[in-house]
Amino acid sequence: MPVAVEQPFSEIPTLDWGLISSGSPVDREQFLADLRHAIVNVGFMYLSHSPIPQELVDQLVAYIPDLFALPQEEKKAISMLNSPHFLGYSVQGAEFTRGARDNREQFDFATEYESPWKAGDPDWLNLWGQPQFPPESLLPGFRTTIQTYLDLLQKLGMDFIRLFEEALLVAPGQLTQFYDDHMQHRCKVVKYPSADYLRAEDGTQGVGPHYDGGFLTFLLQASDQPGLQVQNRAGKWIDAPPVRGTFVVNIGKALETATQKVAIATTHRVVSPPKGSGTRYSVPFFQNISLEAKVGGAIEVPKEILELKRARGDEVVTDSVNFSEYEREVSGHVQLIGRIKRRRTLVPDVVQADLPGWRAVLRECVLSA
Ligand SMILES: O=C(O)CCC(=O)C(=O)O
Ligand SMILES: [Fe+2]
Repeated sequence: MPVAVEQPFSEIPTLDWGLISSGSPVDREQFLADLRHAIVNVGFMYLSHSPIPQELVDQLVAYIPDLFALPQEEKKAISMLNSPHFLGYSVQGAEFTRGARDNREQFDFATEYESPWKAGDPDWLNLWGQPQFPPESLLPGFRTTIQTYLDLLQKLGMDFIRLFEEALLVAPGQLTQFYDDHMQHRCKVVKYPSADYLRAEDGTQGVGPHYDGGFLTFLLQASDQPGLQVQNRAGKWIDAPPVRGTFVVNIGKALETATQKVAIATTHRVVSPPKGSGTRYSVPFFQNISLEAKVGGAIEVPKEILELKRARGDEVVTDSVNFSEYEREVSGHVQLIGRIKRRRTLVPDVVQADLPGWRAVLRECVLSA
């Protein structure tokens, strides 16, 4: 099983989706070999020639400055504070990673979904629900554009997961079993202000070192400003600058757990743009798995693939908090805890607003803090 072992990695590999869309079996094998390397040794990859039309991406990117330029009262009207599903607008500095403030302003959007949650259900069942969008009159066409974008990424994500099954030699359906027929996937639209707009005490953390939680993240770097960095196994930060026409795809903790750590989730962070360098924008899309999925020990990984993991080794230097809850808890529970831990400032509001759900989880978080 040929896998280029370059440890620790010093650059992010690029996968060419053209090798899939060409329909040639030889190209497909090449793609799968590249994918296997990226999965086992890096956990991050650029994807070029994706099936997402560049015009749609450009259309979405063009909306972003106008989205953030909406009057503050319009942004507040769709605040995440109104949402038991953690969807909507968050002011600059509302989230924390490893106890330090993230310097970013953001909107959490998602595909349409009606929450089935009712009193007595587990809190995490309320994690998916109605997204909040700005009124059509203020940003005509934005909602349709982002929903079209989310739908296409949802499809690309599923195609990708099927290719993961092929690359890891597991039977078809072994990874797709973790999806419901009707899912909610989400994205953020993020603004990282440059240091010109930050106070000295804010620091330069755009978002602190972390793992992503779910299966796959598809990140669109929506401006020319660099800042994304990926941590290799030796603890060194490797730059992942924007490359037009590509997505950055990375593996989340749930997929790492489901594959017995053959696929690795890799720590990453964003450093705020330095003074004078302009605002950085990005749109990460987070591919969810079923809230009820339990991924720990659920699939059989063939010996020859486990051998690749053994050759790679398990030693890793990381600045992230390692969350191991996926081994035993359902995905919804793990995600809910992650959400609440990031949202310190939300907690008093939540208690005040008495939003449905999450009381038990809040208590658990406060007790474990
Ligand atoms: O904005 C970026 O480039 C990365 C954001 C990220 O890692 C996240 O939101 O999980
Ligand atoms: Fe991330």
